[in-house]
Amino acid sequence: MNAAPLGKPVRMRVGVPAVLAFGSNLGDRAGTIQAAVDALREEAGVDVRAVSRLYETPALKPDGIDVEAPAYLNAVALVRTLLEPLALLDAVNRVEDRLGRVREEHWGDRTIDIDIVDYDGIVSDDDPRIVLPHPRAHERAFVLVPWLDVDPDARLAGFGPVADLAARATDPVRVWEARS
Ligand SMILES: Nc1ncnc2c1ncn2[C@@H]1O[C@H](COP(=O)(O)OP(=O)(O)OP(=O)(O)O)[C@@H](O)[C@H]1O
Ligand SMILES: Nc1nc2c(c(=O)[nH]1)N=C(CO)CN2
Repeated sequence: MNAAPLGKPVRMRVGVPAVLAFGSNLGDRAGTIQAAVDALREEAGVDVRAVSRLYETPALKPDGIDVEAPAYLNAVALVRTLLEPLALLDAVNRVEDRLGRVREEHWGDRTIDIDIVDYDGIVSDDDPRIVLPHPRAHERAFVLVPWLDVDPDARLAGFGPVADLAARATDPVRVWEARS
């Protein structure tokens, strides 16, 4: 018999691996990222398997690092999903909307941003709504370093070992310790 014992959650054993990156630099940054992870756990077809530590990172703007802007907290989650890439994007957009994400300025300050860094190693730029892997993940320490936390052997499709990319990335990241 395959049924799970009564009272035990039924975990999704199929689906494909995907990597999600979270960023927040406004409001209760840690609380918002935690709320986003919790909300993703509620999305049908998304099973959150691992979540990195939180990293504090200066805001990267189109012209470089902006030390005047509020610093970000960043984290990465490994998920398995039954959703196709666009349906997964819809799910993360729903979570962003629920948490009050407003899109204004390009790379502007935000309460929450969730990017699909990798979806089953797919490389695709045919669809304007989703580019895989995320087109800037390979150069962002604020994505690569938290990813290594949860998968030290990770590889980024088309780029190779994440550890090598992280060693080359120049934006500063440091583990964030909640102040009590
Ligand atoms: N891999 C991806 N993950 C998330 N969004 C993506 C991806 N590829 C393309 N997009 C598109 O990017 C849009 C978000 O663009 P936006 O200008 O908000 O980017 P950003 O989050 O500010 O910057 P960045 O993409 O550099 O992190 C989404 O509406 C989505 O359609
Ligand atoms: N440090 C940091 N800078 C950013 C981030 C981010 O998550 N962390 N996200 C951006 C656009 O998504 C733009 N700049």
